[in-house]
Amino acid sequence: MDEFGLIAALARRLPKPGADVLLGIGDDAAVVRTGGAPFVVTTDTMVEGVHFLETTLTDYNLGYKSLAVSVSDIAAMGGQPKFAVVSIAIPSGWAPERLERVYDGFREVTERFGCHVIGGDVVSTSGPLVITTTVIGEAANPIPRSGARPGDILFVTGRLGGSSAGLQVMQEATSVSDISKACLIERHQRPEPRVAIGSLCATAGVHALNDVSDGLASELNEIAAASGVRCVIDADKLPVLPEVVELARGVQRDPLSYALYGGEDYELVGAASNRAFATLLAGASAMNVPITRIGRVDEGDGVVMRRPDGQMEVLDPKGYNHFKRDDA
Ligand SMILES: Nc1ncnc2c1ncn2[C@@H]1O[C@H](COP(=O)(O)OP(=O)(O)O)[C@@H](O)[C@H]1O
Ligand SMILES: Cc1ncc(C[n+]2csc(CCOP(=O)(O)OP(=O)(O)O)c2C)c(N)n1
Ligand SMILES: [Mg+2]
Ligand SMILES: [Mg+2]
Ligand SMILES: [Mg+2]
Repeated sequence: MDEFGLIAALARRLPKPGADVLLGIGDDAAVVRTGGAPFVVTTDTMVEGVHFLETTLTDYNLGYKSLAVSVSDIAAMGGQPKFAVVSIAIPSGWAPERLERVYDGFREVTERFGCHVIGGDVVSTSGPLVITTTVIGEAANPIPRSGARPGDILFVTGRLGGSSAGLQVMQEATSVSDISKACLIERHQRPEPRVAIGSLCATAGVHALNDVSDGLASELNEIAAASGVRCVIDADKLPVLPEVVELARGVQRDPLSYALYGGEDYELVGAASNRAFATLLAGASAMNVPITRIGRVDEGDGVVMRRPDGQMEVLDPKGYNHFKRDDA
């Protein structure tokens, strides 16, 4: 059973929540309401050996990234992060000074995104370091994965593929220039949660939104499945980071594979009407964040990509999947 099958099987064992849970298991964050405006809640875990190694992430950036990825899920709901709780399992060999660096990384996220750490838990472990971040945010108009409609424009923020390429250049000898290498490593270690763009999506009335943690193919499949639609994208429209193209040339890999299956880019991918897309484009240009139209929503199911020669390729959800690797 893969990760998503496991979650579905476990969720079936739980009672159905009441009307105060507006959106439960199955999106970037849950949407709940206890009287006033809805708020959004999300959690993520980072495990040494799975999500990072001492050689792939500095302690500071471990703090930065572990909180930033949960902030990204709040952004993917069109929400504003407000509070976080952080639980840490610390292996016996870890020096307290290293954890101080981790907290300096949290501090940067708090200062930049207004997400205050209000509590947590700390335990010792004989296993690897584990950090769990839970973030609560406000979302007046939460954006689900399930709202895409036939005729919508599919779009993505920023440039894709940099994170997995950054991991590769840290782990293998490659021919990329030092400057490109530094850029790719930055993309891996310091993802930029798109909070302002997520809010803009909410006010513009974007229909569906997801953040790219497992890879674009996986995230588009989630939108397609949740919305009951087909996503059709154009290969030559995908905004692959130029440094990824440089790396891919050297290692003779399709640059698109980094964008589609690499994951951890933490850009936003969504579906919007023509009108909402125009509002989004205007707002995003003022923020200096590229927004790229990558395709459209059709009736049907699944995700297909049109290659420049006209060939249509089905994109399976084979990005990062715990319990099942992408080459499985
Ligand atoms: N152990 C679990 N128990 C209940 N729900 C879970 C569990 N793990 C994940 N989920 C839910 O499944 C959905 C998908 O999770 P995930 O793929 O981690 O989301 P994302 O990629 O946006 O972080 C989310 O709604 C999440 O809250
Ligand atoms: C040492 C190391 N190996 C592999 C990866 C790649 N990797 C680990 S987890 C992951 C996907 C994202 O993490 P996940 O826990 O699935 O986050 P979520 O989808 O819940 O947001 C990727 C691409 C990495 N970051 N570091
Ligand atoms: Mg997500
Ligand atoms: Mg998650
Ligand atoms: Mg994942």
